[in-house]
Amino acid sequence: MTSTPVAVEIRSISKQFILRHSRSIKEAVVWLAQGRRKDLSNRFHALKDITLDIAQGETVALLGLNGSGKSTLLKHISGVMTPDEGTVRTRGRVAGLIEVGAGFHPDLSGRDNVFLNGAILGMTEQQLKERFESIVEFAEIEQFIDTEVKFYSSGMYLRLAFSVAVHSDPEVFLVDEILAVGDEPFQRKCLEKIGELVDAGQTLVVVSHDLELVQRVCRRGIVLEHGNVVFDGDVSEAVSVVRSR
Ligand SMILES: Nc1ncnc2c1ncn2[C@@H]1O[C@H](COP(=O)(O)OP(=O)(O)OP(=O)(O)O)[C@@H](O)[C@H]1O
Repeated sequence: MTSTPVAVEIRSISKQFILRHSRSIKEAVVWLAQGRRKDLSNRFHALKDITLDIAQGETVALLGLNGSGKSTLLKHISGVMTPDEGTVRTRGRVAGLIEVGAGFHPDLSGRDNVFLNGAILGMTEQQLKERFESIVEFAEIEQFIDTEVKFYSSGMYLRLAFSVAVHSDPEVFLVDEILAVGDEPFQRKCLEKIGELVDAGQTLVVVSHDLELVQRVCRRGIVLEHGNVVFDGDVSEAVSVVRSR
């Protein structure tokens, strides 16, 4: 018997952030007088001891209220953040849309950014040359391809970034809420493209508050609350859990 290979393996990851507070001079003097015993900054756990596997070809939605840790978890899967404890392992090429404009250089043109971003995502120069026209065509920004991207609207950034990412043949595709900045026709086009990737067996991990959309796109739902996984199972049950909070 062969089991489906694991695309993302997350083992006991924790991530803390430091909350800085501005203190009054009086508080600082008391702190010094007490021998600097208490830390003046507060730490809090954005992710607490999370362990999960995502199998190749699975479609997963990360759900939860604002600040529950969804984007932080997605950033750990993409590798832009590393955990304080635990490990994240991914199989194959990971690409996606985490933040609008991430991986783009503002002073370079759209054309140069396709090559820069494509190289970051692991495409060779030859592959980029072959796919360039298709990337620009999908993004529908031919007219602006030689404009510096600092003059792009957020929707134009999204179009180009999404197009480069899907053309990089990722095994694991990550999408944070940012599809929301695309206009309706482009969102529809992105969803169709995501459907094609999924049909081709690619793994999808989505962060979204659009509970109708995630039920259409994903089968599994993971609900986070204060950095903990509180539900992991069928997406419609996960949506009910979120709605009950
Ligand atoms: N780089 C950072 N430095 C400090 N705190 C951070 C950082 N990134 C995230 N946080 C904090 O970690 C917590 C979880 O944030 P995260 O963005 O993962 O939440 P989320 O579930 O995606 O929320 P939302 O639905 O609002 O997008 C929040 O309290 C946030 O302020």
